[in-house]
Amino acid sequence: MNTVLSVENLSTYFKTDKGIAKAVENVSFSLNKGEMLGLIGESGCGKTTVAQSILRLIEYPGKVVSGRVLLNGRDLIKASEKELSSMRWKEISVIPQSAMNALNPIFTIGDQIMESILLHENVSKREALQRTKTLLELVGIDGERWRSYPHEFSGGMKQRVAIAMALACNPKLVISDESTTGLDVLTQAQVIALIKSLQKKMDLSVILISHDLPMVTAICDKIAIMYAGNIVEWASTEDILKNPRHPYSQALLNASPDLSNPEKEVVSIPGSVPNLVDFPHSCRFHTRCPYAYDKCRQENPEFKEIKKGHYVACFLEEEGNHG
Ligand SMILES: Nc1ncnc2c1ncn2[C@@H]1O[C@H](COP(=O)(O)OP(=O)(O)OP(=O)(O)O)[C@@H](O)[C@H]1O
Repeated sequence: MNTVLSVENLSTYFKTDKGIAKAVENVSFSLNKGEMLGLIGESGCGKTTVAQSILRLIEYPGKVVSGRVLLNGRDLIKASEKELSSMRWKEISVIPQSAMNALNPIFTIGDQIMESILLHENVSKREALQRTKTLLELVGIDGERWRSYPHEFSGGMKQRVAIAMALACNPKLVISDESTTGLDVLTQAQVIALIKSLQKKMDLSVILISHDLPMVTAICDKIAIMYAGNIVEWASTEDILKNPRHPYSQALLNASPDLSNPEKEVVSIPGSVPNLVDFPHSCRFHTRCPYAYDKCRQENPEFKEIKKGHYVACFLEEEGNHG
């Protein structure tokens, strides 16, 4: 397998008035060429912080305090600003949460897509325009609409334009951070289906950040489940669905509706996510875990491979207490 991205022991903290918020702690996962990984978890668990750390977009009061982010073997954490700007768009790009943030209302969408091509590649204006039209067609918009302004498009179409922009310089890795937020359910499904079809067509590696577990299980090859700044389980979608090992993964699956089984009882997870400020060195899920015992309150379990490609951070695995 060809590894495109490898995140190793990444920790990102934020300085706050009340102390240090350990927003991301010791996070590790990797992504192969042509693979789609769903990064999932409750609001505030650190998904966006992981994405921004990978992209080196963390700003004060935040800081990446340790770890490596290897993109095709190059460590982005150590890269210079010059190296980074040559890699952004061409090797790694983002489909943002809201197209409104990506598109400037006073320029045509064609000008904006062309600008990103011209800024990063040595091509003529004519070629950039041709590529812009092809990109628009690729995302299901008539190429001749390159002359339109953002306000002439619906929310779903603007999101398609944002996808076209993210693909403008043929990146190998695309991060989609809740890119369907604010769209109606039908349009969300269309945009997600578009991302999936482009990923297959272009053999892209995609990190899909979401809190929608049924959607992620429907389209991702692998899933990493985050809880309070840690990845607690990372495995193939099949393993996550058939054999979830971490009590939080099990609870999350029980808390999600299953479209293929409408009779399923949906059980919410009792308790709430802990405050990440000066968090003690214990399992972060122990306050909500039905199986927690003394060790879970005193130590944080290591993230370990329990079978090929299936990683879990839970003492129950070590003790062999699991079914
Ligand atoms: N600028 C900041 N200052 C202080 N703490 C921050 C800041 N940004 C993020 N955090 C901390 O990082 C944690 C993770 O936030 P993050 O936005 O990464 O979560 P998320 O899983 O992406 O949430 P959502 O699904 O709501 O977007 C927050 O709970 C908060 O403690």
